[in-house]
Amino acid sequence: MYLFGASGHAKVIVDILSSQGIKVKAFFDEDESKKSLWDIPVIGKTKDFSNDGTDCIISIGVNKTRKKVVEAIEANFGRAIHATSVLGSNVQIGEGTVLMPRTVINADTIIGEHVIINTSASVDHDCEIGDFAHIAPNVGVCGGVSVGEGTLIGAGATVIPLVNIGKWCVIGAGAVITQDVPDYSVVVGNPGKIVKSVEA
Ligand SMILES: CC(=O)SCCNC(=O)CCNC(=O)[C@H](O)C(C)(C)COP(=O)(O)OP(=O)(O)OC[C@H]1O[C@@H](n2cnc3c(N)ncnc32)[C@H](O)[C@@H]1OP(=O)(O)O
Repeated sequence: MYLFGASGHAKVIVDILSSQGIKVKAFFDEDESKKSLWDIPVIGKTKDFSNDGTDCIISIGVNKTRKKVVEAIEANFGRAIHATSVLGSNVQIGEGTVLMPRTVINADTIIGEHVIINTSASVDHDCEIGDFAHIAPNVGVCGGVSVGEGTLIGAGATVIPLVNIGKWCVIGAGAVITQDVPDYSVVVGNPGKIVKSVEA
């Protein structure tokens, strides 16, 4: 596997992969001062990558940046799914997506491409999580919820059933989302209120 982004987020992905016997051969990172992460070398920037058939994961936590890198390369994308993740019936997990330890994805839920489901988050039945979204640690997404492309649901937030959250939103840590959220909204609090917009 090659990883793009030799960051803290990448460390968790390396751990997941190595627990499954998958070796990370190298990183690509835009920061020239980074020469390695642990014993894994950084061998260049995104522009230096050429597809040799090795699976890749974009190990960058910022959703917009993850999308930019995906759009900049021609690559085969893998997945990193920790052994403690619980997946229900008919769950779909898109390419490039990572499921951190103790995540739960329940029946008939579709997780898009290059999504992060972070530590101990749960996404319940019949949900749809858009590409490049990030469901942060300890989030609880109830049944029948949709989350748009690129949206961050901050740590410990709760989304009640059947709510639709738009694309490129930021849901603050600990928020409780009780109604639909329009695209590009920043929402905080319980009950969640829109406080500003994310620049498109
Ligand atoms: C493994 C990992 O680490 S995964 C990381 C996952 N990331 C997260 O969970 C982070 C989620 N981000 C947040 O909660 C942020 O605080 C945001 C995006 C909601 C707001 O960030 P910013 O735009 O920088 O706003 P800022 O920090 O200036 O706060 C603006 C106001 O909102 C309040 N506020 C900020 N975050 C929250 C929150 N989560 N809940 C309630 N109020 C909040 C601030 O107290 C401040 O209030 P004031 O104007 O009365 O002083």
